[in-house]
Amino acid sequence: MSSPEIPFANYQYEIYLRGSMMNQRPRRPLDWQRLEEQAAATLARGPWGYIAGGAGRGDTMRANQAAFDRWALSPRMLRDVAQRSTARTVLGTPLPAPVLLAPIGVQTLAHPDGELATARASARTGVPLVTSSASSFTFEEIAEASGDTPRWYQLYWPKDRTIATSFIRRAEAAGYSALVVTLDTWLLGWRPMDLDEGFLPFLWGEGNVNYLQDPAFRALLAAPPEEDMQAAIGQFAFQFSNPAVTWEDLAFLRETTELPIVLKGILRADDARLAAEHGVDGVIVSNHGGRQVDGAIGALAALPEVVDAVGDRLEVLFDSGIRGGSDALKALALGARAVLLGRPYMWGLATGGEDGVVDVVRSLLAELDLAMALTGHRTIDDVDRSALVATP
Ligand SMILES: Cc1cc2nc3c(=O)[nH]c(=O)nc-3n(C[C@H](O)[C@H](O)[C@H](O)COP(=O)(O)O)c2cc1C
Ligand SMILES: CC(C)CC(=O)C(=O)O
Repeated sequence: MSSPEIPFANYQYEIYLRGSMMNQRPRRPLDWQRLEEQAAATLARGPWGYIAGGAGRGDTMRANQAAFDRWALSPRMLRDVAQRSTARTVLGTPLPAPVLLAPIGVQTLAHPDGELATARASARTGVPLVTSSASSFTFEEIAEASGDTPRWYQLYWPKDRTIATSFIRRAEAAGYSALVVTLDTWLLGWRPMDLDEGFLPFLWGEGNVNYLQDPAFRALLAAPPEEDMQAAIGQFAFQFSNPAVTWEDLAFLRETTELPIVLKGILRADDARLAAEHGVDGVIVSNHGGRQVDGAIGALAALPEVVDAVGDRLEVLFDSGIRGGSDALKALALGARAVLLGRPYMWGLATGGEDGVVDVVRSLLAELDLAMALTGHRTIDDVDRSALVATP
């Protein structure tokens, strides 16, 4: 779609032109707060609670927002930003902007086309998606729908290594170019909104398709799922996660694949150093959008110490709380190589399927381009901590 020669910011002129020449308004709010309200009104209580909810009292979710408030952008003037580009190479892959779509499971909760709609939006915008192990379509179907746009694969590391190996091989064969290993969800956080509804969509719902069809998983069953679904789901629930994993186990992943490995859920400098010592290629500073540990550090507050500890050895990415282009720019200024967008693209998916995700992604890219330019930067690589001041 947009190339560096056609700045993403031009999206706003398209919208103004449609409004003034054709009296056409955008299909859904570009104001994300209103979009979120519309998504909440579109979805039933269970799915909405699952997407929106956080752990415990929601303190970590609030801390994520508060951490952005602690930094303000400090714009520079008269720096010729006529020619500019948001492009950046992330883990060896050239991207139109340092932005990816975070792994989100069971997306059919938001829209019947689920991850296929997200993947098509990824194909249309050039912004990669990270496919979750708990996706509601197969890794292969999602890969096909994402076309030529690069894609990454997120592993929820199962107990049985033959299943983990099978998932990795399937991801490699389907053209995923990095392996994201999520570290913060070996156990599900205490999530009152889901508990109040008794709603756990991925175990019994469509989030198990990648297990039920996997040859290594099926080899562990006494009878195929088509004959004994209850036993298959029991085995899936048992296999899904392995809270006993330690740093030493990473050697298995390193030996199993040559894909770059990225650890998701790092919040401390010492863990980041351990990640570097264990031969991974990147980390994602993230607290899972406040869905796991309540009362935890806001993810952005943890970013500088992780960048200072390992930024010269690993690519440090960031998610948890990105709600617009200025948030993305703040994380990039603090040293994130790229950011991952989470819940907001689910609001687009819920309200408009594929087109809804495209609109959310285009508005983020436009706002990031504008934030970069209006603060006096021509490229993302020009952006550093001097773009920020701490707020009193
Ligand atoms: C509904 C939902 C499902 C998620 N599923 C996954 C998942 O399957 N794997 C994973 O690593 N992270 C998952 N996450 C976490 C996201 O990847 C990301 O860390 C989080 O959404 C960032 O917070 P934010 O959305 O508030 O910005 C999920 C998040 C949400 C909201
Ligand atoms: C446990 C998963 C299947 C999904 C997830 O990561 C989440 O709900 O936060």
